Amino acid sequence: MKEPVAYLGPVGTFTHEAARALFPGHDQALTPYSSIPDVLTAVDRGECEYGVVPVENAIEGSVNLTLDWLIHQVEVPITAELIYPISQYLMIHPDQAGRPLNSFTRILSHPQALAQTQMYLRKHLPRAALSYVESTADAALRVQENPGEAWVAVGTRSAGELYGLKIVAREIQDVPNNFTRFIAVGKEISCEPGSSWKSSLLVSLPSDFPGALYRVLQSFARHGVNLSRIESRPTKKRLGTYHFFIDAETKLEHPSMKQAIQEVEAWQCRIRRFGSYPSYTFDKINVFQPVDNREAEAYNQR
Ligand SMILES: O=C(O)C(=O)Cc1ccccc1
Repeated sequence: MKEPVAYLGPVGTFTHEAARALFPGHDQALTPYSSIPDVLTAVDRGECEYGVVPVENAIEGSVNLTLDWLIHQVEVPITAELIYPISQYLMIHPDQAGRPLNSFTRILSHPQALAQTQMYLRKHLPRAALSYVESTADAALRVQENPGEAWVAVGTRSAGELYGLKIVAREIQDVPNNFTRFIAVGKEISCEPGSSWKSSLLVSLPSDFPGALYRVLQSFARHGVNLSRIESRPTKKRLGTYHFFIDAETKLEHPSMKQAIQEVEAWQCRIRRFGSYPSYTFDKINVFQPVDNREAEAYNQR
């Protein structure tokens, strides 16, 4: 048995798909947890060697729950990232087939999935209430368990199939290029040759002096370190104070990165290193069989 990989479950989440792509051949070892904090805690406590969680979406931005747990609650290194395409499907219980879409009363999903499909949902299900659950597959499971309710779930095609739901619309995200960045945390994982590398850091300013953040950014710029992301998160100590979560396209052990960090630390900033890791994009988009959409389209046109 391979070492366990914790992921945001149950089976059929986007994170499950990302974990399968990051850990091919580990299907038996993939272990569902019911929330992002549970995944990160399992790795932090050593219950699982690896974990996979979402960290950023192209439409909705950061998954703050992931960032805040990485910053405040656990001490786990980031070991890989995967940029994975997201297609959202609208699913109902088969017992509800035939009911017009605009008469469904409740839409269940993960907050990110509901945000990514808000325009579609406002147009097609204007009277339905939104129900936020821990994951898209959790939503599908709840719809399966409540055949008598006029509920819909938004999530993966695989969840629709696993939980025996009827897919009534596909690709309902509001913009076409919907990608999510997932990270693996925990033990180092073997990487494919030729991968591009990234590093993640948390920079905390000593106090709010004029130009503090400018000094930090200037140090990276001066040493030719390209930053690909900077995200501020509240310190949770005082209103208006922040940690800066920074991704760079240079390894931590590279001399230019070391110099930049040294300079930032000389400004009395605290730096926490989350590690350097390979960055993958998922280009085998059709690895999961494409759904036959004719039925769904016909349904939508009624
Ligand atoms: O709920 C899921 O399926 C997840 O893995 C979280 C998520 C939700 C929406 C887009 C990407 C990841």
